[in-house]
Amino acid sequence: MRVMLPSRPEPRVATRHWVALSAAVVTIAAAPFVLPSYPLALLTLALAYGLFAFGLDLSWGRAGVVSIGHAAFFGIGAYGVAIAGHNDVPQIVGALAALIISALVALVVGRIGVGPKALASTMAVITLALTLLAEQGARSWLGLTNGSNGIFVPSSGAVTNFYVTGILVFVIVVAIWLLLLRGRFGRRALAVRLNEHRTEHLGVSPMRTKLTAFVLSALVATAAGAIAAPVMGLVSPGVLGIVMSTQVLVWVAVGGKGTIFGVFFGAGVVTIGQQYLGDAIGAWYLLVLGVVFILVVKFAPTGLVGILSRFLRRDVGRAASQGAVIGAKEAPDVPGHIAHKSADAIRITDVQKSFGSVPIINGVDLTVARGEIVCLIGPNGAGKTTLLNLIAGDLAVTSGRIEVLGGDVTRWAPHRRARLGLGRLFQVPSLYPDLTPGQNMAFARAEAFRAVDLPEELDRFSAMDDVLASDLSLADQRSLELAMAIAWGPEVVLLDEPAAGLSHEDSLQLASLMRRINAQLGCTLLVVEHDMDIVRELADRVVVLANGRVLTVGTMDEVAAHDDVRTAYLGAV
Ligand SMILES: Nc1ncnc2c1ncn2[C@@H]1O[C@H](COP(=O)(O)OP(=O)(O)OP(=O)(O)O)[C@@H](O)[C@H]1O
Repeated sequence: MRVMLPSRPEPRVATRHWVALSAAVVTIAAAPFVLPSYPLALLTLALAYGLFAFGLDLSWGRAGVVSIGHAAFFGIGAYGVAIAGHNDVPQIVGALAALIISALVALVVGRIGVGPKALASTMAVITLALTLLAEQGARSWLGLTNGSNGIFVPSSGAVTNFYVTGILVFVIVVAIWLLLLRGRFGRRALAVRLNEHRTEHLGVSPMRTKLTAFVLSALVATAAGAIAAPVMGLVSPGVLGIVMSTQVLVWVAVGGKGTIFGVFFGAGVVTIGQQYLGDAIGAWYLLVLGVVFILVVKFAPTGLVGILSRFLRRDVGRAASQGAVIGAKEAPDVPGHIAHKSADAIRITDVQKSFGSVPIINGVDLTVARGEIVCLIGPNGAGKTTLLNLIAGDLAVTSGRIEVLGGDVTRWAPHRRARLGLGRLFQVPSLYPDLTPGQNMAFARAEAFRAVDLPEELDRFSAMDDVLASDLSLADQRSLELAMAIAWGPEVVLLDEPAAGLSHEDSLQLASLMRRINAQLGCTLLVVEHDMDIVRELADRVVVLANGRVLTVGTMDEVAAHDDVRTAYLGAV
């Protein structure tokens, strides 16, 4: 099925990039003809460092995956070329071998660092361990690396050759990146960095996106190391180590994460600064570097280029989109949820959930038919939100079975469940707060699998590009979350207290809107709600949950008349 693509013009970031890139290429193409060997070698080294910083930024600046030990990959590239040269093997063979090794290491490290069981800090810790291990390994493996003495890289040609190779690799890498940035990958990396949870519930795997970013980033760092090795002349364990890893973090942070020119600018400014500072204050420059890093992270998290661009750009959404095209240009992925034949949208069988030894959901059986609106009510702490989390995959069941649209999803990750056509709204609206409402909508539509004609009160957000989503009122943020979820084209939507914080009148309007969404778009709705007027207005059936068990199921009047319900819940209303 075709997706209605947003017609809103995208920021013309690519044109600017291409023009600036061409100007830069022309300028540096003239360098070999005007510069003597030494400055040309320095320029090549600066280019390699810039590329190294750019590599780290692919992971950290774009997908939010911080690597504390990226020099390990830079060093693998440098050692690959050095070891090959030392053993009379063509350096290009050493570079290619290094790329393969780096890809494998990055896959393993990345899988652990951003895998399902990873904490936010796991990646930082494991990459720190990697750089420490790599440096120590290079010191100890005398036969291969010549230990702390390092390996002299035999000079295989004039400096001009290194320079031209560096420029070629640089142009290829940046061109590939610009193409990726403006496609599906760039859009998803941005979305994952801005709100991983929301992105997951729009059917995108955060792990796959982050892992791809990390492996690409490792490959670029390796290529940078391979370019740098012949110019450095001596490759020693320091190139893999923690000091080098820290320096590249500073380059990226000072220049500005997520901006191509920022990272090259940062690499240039800090490298040149280091030359002068290093001469003047010796090893103390590392201390200065550390202080600069802390100050930048604390007071200027967008770096120098981020500060500049805030003054230059008036379009509020452009800064956050970082050149990514948020509306899809490519044909959409079409998940297979349309093919499901089950008459049930949701079927839960004997589901139990305990937190530690405390049982919260105690053997729930529940069926929601396709096209139904079911309201889930119950006293505070009954387990309603927990049940929605179990259905959506945010929590794993302790035992039991969950089916969505006929598929057994009990062990599935949230993004796989979403791709069956399962939408999710949260008690606290989950949006891309740094993007405009129009960009939020464009992202949901870019990931959609069917075209949806939204009701006017929801479609108004599509053209709202003069504020950020975070600036909207709570009521509008709730509506925007609903608009995104529906524009995405789900068959089943889980809503957690959608009317919380709304006035009585607004709540009833919301109930009427949800009825229309159900009738006109055929969406099945499972709604957790406390407001009994809304429940009465909305529900085809009401399920009452108390102490993690289904107490009764029926119409609002039936459950209201039920003695146990009156005792457990309604009696208190
Ligand atoms: N991650 C968790 N770890 C430990 N206990 C939890 C966790 N999540 C929920 N609980 C507990 O499970 C119980 C049910 O919580 P839940 O949020 O599902 O209730 P609810 O019916 O949605 O309540 P409310 O109407 O107040 O939102 C509560 O006692 C809560 O403290």
